[in-house]
Amino acid sequence: MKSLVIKCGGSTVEKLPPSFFTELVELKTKHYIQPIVVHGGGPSISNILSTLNVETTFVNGLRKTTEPVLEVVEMVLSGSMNKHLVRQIMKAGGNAVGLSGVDGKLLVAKPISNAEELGFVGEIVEVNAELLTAIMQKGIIPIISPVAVDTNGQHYNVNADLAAAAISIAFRSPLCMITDVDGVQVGGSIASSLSDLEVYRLIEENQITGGMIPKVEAAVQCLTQGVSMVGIINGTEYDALTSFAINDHRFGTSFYLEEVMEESV
Ligand SMILES: Nc1ncnc2c1ncn2[C@@H]1O[C@H](COP(=O)(O)OP(=O)(O)O)[C@@H](O)[C@H]1O
Ligand SMILES: CC(=O)N[C@@H](CCC(=O)OP(=O)(O)O)C(=O)O
Repeated sequence: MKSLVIKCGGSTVEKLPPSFFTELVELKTKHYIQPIVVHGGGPSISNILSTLNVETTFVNGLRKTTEPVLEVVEMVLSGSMNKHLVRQIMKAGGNAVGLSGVDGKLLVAKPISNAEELGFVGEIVEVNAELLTAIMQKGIIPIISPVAVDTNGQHYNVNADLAAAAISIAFRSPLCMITDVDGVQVGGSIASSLSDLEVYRLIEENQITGGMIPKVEAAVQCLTQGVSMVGIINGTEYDALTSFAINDHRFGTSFYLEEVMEESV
């Protein structure tokens, strides 16, 4: 069965309508596409940190993660967010197992290259695809929170878009990022498609900022590593998920690699 990695952003997880989860479950039952769900939870983490009076800052869309911040990240992502999604899938008639990247060494990480600045933020080096395959073979939808572990048992906070990209690359399966906007906005309207080169230019020009940066970076990572289809859609839009899965490109922004034409000498 073909698989599809669906990344649910924290901006929208709790706003997704029941119809979204029905579409998700029907991917499997009607379209024979196996969903693998990865989720974020950025706004909830920030809310709890602010209640606890712990300051939180971001560098290019990634959260600086000290030890107390990591504790809250793990509590929110692997706890309430993860179980919320498990329940929603069950209400829609599907069966789901929630697990974090730490469980079964599902996501093995190393410190990100600028760890002096970001703290316990990780970069995925290995995905336990066998574990996910075993869960899916039982007819169960995996719901994954992006907390990862290294070989010494240290935990890391991983941006959910980048965790989803790593899983998508491991399975060579398309990636659909669900967020609270209709796609990538460029000059007042939503771009229906963007190339890797356009993405880099838009970041330079500050037209793509904040949480949209890891999303477009995840998209380019996937495409350069053999994933054929990556998109960003609004999860509250009826039919957008199904439309992406069956490749009719009616919603959101999709991405492609621009051919670099060699200059003839
Ligand atoms: N060019 C852009 N087009 C659309 N959204 C953008 C753009 N640049 C920055 N953003 C911001 O990125 C946000 C989505 O990222 P984020 O809040 O991290 O979402 P999620 O929690 O779904 O991962 C949008 O709500 C918007 O505020
Ligand atoms: C390193 C890093 O930034 N981790 C993210 C993990 C959650 C996430 O990615 O949530 P969204 O999908 O809502 O953005 C964070 O701490 O917010």
